[in-house]
This record gives sequence, C-alpha cells and structure tokens, in this order.
Amino acid sequence: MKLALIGFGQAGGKIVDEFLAYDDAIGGGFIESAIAVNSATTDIQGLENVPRANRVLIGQARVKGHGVGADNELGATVTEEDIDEIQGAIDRIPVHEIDAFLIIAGMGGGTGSGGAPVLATHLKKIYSQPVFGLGILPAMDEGGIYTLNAARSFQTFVREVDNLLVFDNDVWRSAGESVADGYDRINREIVERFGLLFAAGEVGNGDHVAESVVDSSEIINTLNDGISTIGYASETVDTTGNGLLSSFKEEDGFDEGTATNRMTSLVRKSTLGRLTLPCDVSSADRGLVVATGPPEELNRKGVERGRQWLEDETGSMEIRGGDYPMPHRDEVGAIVLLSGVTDVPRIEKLQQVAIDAQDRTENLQANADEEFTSLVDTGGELDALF
Ligand SMILES: Nc1nc2c(ncn2[C@@H]2O[C@H](COP(=O)(O)OP(=O)(O)OP(=O)(O)O)[C@@H](O)[C@H]2O)c(=O)[nH]1
Repeated sequence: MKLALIGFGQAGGKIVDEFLAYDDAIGGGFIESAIAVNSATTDIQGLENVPRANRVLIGQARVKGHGVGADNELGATVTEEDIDEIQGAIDRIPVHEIDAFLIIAGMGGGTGSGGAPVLATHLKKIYSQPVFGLGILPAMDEGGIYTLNAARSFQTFVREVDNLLVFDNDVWRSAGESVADGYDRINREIVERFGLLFAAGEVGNGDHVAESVVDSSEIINTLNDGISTIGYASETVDTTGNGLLSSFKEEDGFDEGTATNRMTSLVRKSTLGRLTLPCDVSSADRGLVVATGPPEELNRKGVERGRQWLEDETGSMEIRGGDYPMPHRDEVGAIVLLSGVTDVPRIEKLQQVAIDAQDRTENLQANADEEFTSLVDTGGELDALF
C-alpha cells in the first residue's frame, strides 16, 4: 500500500529515515512521501534520507530549535501553533495517490509524544484516507517522566488515529549494547516488520503475480481500529536447486508438502514468538497472515493452513491471509498482524507506573513549595528589599 510517512520527533524521524532505506533496498515502493517534523534543529539535520524540503522545524518562536526537553504538553502546544508549517509540507504530497497516512513517534519524549496526536486530529479533519500511528513505547528503566509521557500520549494518540501500531522498546533491548547501537538495531527490526507488511499491499505491477496477493484494503480492514502488534519469523531456503530441500522436490521443482509445513510452522513461530507489543493473542479481534519469500517457495495451502491455525488460536472469524512474493530472496517468512488486541499487560503496567509517577510528582511539588516557603520565610524578622 502507498503511505505518506510522517516522523515526529527524534525517534520518529530516525525511523522514517530507516523506512526509506528499507523501501529502497527491497524495491517495495510503499512510501509515496516522507516528512520529518521536529522542534530540535540538530535532530532534523542529522537525518540522511528524508529530503531536506520535507523536514519541518516547529516551535522556533518558543524553543529556538532546542527541542521541548521531554515536555509533551509543550510538544502539543508548538504543534498546534505551527500546524500550518506542517500542512505546507503535506500539501506537496499527492494525497490522491496514497492509501493512508502513518505518523511515527517515540511516545516517551516531548515533541513526538505531544505532537503526533495533534497532527492525527488535524489530518483526520481534512483527509478521507485513514490515519494510522506507529507509537514507540519507552523502556521501563528510562524513568518516570518518559513513562508518564508515554501513558498520556498513548491515551490520546490511540483515540485520534484509526489504528495505533505499537512497538515496545523494552522488549527489544539487548544487554551490553550502547543506546545508539541498540536503537540502530531496533529501528531495523521495526522497519523490517512494518515495512514488509505495508510493502505486501503494494504488489500488483511486477512480473510475479502471487497466488493470492495481499491487497491494501485487506491491511486497512484488518487495522480498522484499536491497537495492533506484529510478529515475524523467517527461515533461509535453498534457492540454488542444489541443496537438501531440492532433493525432496517434485519434478516441477516445487514440493507442496514442505512449503505448506514450513509456512504453518512460521506462522506459529511468528505469533507465539516476540511480538512488537507482547499481548495475549487470544484477545485479538482481527488478524492478517502474510507469507513472504521467493514466489516459487510460496503456496496457497501454506497460507491457508496458517490462517486457519490463527483463527483457532484467536477465536476470531476475521483472519485474512495472502502472499507477498519477493523474487531473488533466500528467505521465506511469515508476518502476523494482530489487531484490536485488548489483553496487553505492558500497557496496564505502563499506566500504573505513570499514575504512581504522577502522584509522586504532585506530592514532591507540594512539599517542595512548602519547604521553599519555610526556607525563605524568617517569620517577619527580615524585610525583603522590595
Ligand atoms: N526505537 C527507537 N526509540 C527511540 C529512538 N530514539 C529515541 N527513542 C525513544 O523515544 C523516546 C524519546 O523520544 P524522542 O523521539 O527522542 O523525543 P522527541 O520527540 O524528539 O522530543 P524531545 O527530545 O523531548 O523534544 C525515548 O524514550 C526512547 O524510548 C530510536 O532511534 N529508536
């Protein structure tokens, strides 16, 4: 499907940058336009792939290009004030060519956390295309302010978009990695999963017409509303024709049984393995299974079996399935999109920690005010200058 990507804040911009590189690398063609919005000059200058003309600096009057310092209320305010600047960049998008907008933001900071929901509200008012969000949750040890920001932004963002796709940094961190290396790796994981999903809806004009390609409307209908999470699993296949697999192949070069079993097991691994947002799979309302890989290794039966398995696992009758053929790849994969999930312990925990952080901050503030008054107050024994 064709998307207009809008990266908000530092994380949002970096992920859009990575999406552009990925789309290019796989020849996906799912990005129609890409915009980055930020209140920090250095962050926006550091991007590599977003065209310069599509980088929008907001909040200059208030923060002078220095960012909003994790104050997401200020992030929301400067976005409202400078919405015309952002609209100026959106006006250059051929909106009639896109299937949806995707706004991407780290939810723990200030600019993206506060600004992304404001932009979603604005786009929904003007355009008929769906507006999706991709929200990045902070790791739990990032501290109270990030958790509080994320919980408040989540509540608002999910209400304003047609669907909020969620990625949880906490689940994807590795011990012993620097923050920068960690983000680079995590960002590649993000774009591979979401990129393959969106690229899947963009097949149609190539040489390889799959048995049952995924259509952009199937992705849109699966997303529909609520929040979503994605699983992905892949396996290397021997495409040279000399390997072990080839010895099982039938005369036409395709072993139906192997391909079917492989896909069913990949769908299971993808669903029961690490999701972008861990959740109880049975709480999903809708789902989509996408089989990716060289067209000669994909078959309809494999997707159908995987789809049926997911129906049983979720109890949902709304599980769609299809192919995304990728010629010249030596990997077969399965993407599982679970949408309308409701049993998500991580969100409940985030909200609880945020409520505690909010209460603690209010108490500390009240005490600090009292203590400061008693520090300065001499009981009338000293007169202030004026
Ligand atoms: N996955 C991922 N997460 C990131 C990255 N950079 C920052 N984050 C996350 O995003 C949150 C901070 O958001 P940023 O995007 O840095 O903040 P911002 O929107 O630019 O807002 P301010 O810096 O406060 O003006 C952090 O809590 C991290 O969890 C990144 O490159 N990848």
